[in-house]
Amino acid sequence: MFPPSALRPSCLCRDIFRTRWGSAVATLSSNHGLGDDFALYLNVFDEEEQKILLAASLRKLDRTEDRHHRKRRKIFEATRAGKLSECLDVNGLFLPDRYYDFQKGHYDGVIKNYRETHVSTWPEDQPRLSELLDRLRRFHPEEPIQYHVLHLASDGEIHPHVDHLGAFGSWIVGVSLGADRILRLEKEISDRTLVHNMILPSGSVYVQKDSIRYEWRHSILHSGSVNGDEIKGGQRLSIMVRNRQPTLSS
Ligand SMILES: O=C(O)CCC(=O)C(=O)O
Ligand SMILES: [Fe+2]
Repeated sequence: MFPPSALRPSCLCRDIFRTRWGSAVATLSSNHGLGDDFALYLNVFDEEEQKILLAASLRKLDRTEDRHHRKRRKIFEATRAGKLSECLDVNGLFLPDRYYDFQKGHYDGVIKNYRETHVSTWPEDQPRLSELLDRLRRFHPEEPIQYHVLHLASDGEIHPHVDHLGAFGSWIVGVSLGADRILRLEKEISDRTLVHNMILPSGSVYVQKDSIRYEWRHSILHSGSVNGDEIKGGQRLSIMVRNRQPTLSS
């Protein structure tokens, strides 16, 4: 059981989330007036845990790149002072942008300056990783899932979209690691657009399902401000968990 005492509740905390989506997994920070189909949980993973998740995700991504980039990174890592494991701050695990082979644009133009990969198996040499993935599982129903790791460059961003309707089911869970970025949810009603902006701090988890997943577009902004807090880009990696679209049986 995830001990509530391990959480550092934000001033927005008001409840413990107890639904079929998980029991007492974390403090519900806010649903931003979006009803039960959206929730953002702060401080689900502490700094040490964020580093474990981020290091494992970066390793999966690094393996997808060509020898040239891998070699350049190895030389840089060998010459930089201190070991990665000694970085105090989770952001210290990212190398400068030029050491990654970020893609300029997604095939449909939605994502800009990013690397991504699907993850079917996680590294097994990090003993705490499975405990953290177990914690993440409490945020969604037990169903066949797919992990997707998405690394945005410092100037990367994701334009408004609805996730692929044919490929994925009715919920999406996202872990944010690294730089704070803004999640924007928007929806057209008659002649106006409803917009919700919120900051996704490192170590937080958000859940969008049903009406929010299908009727609202989501985007990750490069910069902006929310309630006076300025966001100015920076590398961010998300671990996205999705359920597969059930195949239609005849
Ligand atoms: O990184 C995120 O939090 C969202 C990613 C996303 O929207 C996507 O991969 O479709
Ligand atoms: Fe998406």
